Amino acid sequence: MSWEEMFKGDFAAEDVRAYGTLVENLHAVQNALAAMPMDREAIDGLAADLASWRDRLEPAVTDEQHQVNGRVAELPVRGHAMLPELRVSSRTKDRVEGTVRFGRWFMGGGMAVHGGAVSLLFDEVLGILASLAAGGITRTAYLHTDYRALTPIDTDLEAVAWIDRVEGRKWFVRGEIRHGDVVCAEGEGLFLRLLPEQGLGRRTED
Ligand SMILES: CCCCCCCCCCCC(=O)SCCNC(=O)CCNC(=O)[C@H](O)C(C)(C)COP(=O)(O)OP(=O)(O)OC[C@H]1O[C@@H](n2cnc3c(N)ncnc32)[C@H](O)[C@@H]1OP(=O)(O)O
Repeated sequence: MSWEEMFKGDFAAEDVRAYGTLVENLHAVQNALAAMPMDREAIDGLAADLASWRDRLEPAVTDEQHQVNGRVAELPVRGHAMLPELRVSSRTKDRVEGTVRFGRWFMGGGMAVHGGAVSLLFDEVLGILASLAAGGITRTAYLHTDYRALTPIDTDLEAVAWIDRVEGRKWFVRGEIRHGDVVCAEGEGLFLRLLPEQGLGRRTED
């Protein structure tokens, strides 16, 4: 599989829209679940419903080359249901900008985003820029996050990334997550452009 194929499946426009709706509904369920009170009747009912989802999905499990999740280039974050929905507003080889809104699902405490989810967002936004700048697939070698202020949930945040410097295959990328004038978090990552012998898109070794 080429790296373009890894991140971009060849899906019909109406199927793309349908998958976007599925992910949107899933995220709404996650956010509502994360905010639900103790309610045994609701819990038992939802558990049974989810078991039927599992029974429907598990027999159809396919390999990475044929999965939809994370390969729908037309959707935010390629339709990757695990990721916070970053909406990229501009992207060049020097800079990526976008907005993101973390729902209740991503709350750590105090109505603020879990620190791991902040790092997750940095891996994505810095990683998009590294791949664009390097013109091919990159892997995160390290990712450093400085938490400057609590990152609020349920509000629009700005996410930006820019290239700090390049040394051969090494792309040093920086970024910020901002709420208005407040810098909530700063990220810095090193991304390595993969060598041809490292495989195109083979991200994990068997
Ligand atoms: C358009 C949208 C598309 C879509 C865009 C999608 C965006 C999604 C982004 C998600 C990205 C990920 O999460 S990727 C998944 C998380 N990352 C991983 O699992 C990576 C696991 N690690 C590895 O695979 C490997 O260690 C690599 C590839 C990172 C590096 O291995 P390598 O290629 O063999 O390189 P190696 O020879 O070790 O090192 C090369 C140079 O880098 C330096 N180096 C290597 N690692 C480090 C390190 N941690 N800290 C400092 N320096 C390091 C070495 O000192 C050396 O420097 P010098 O002596 O040359 O100066």
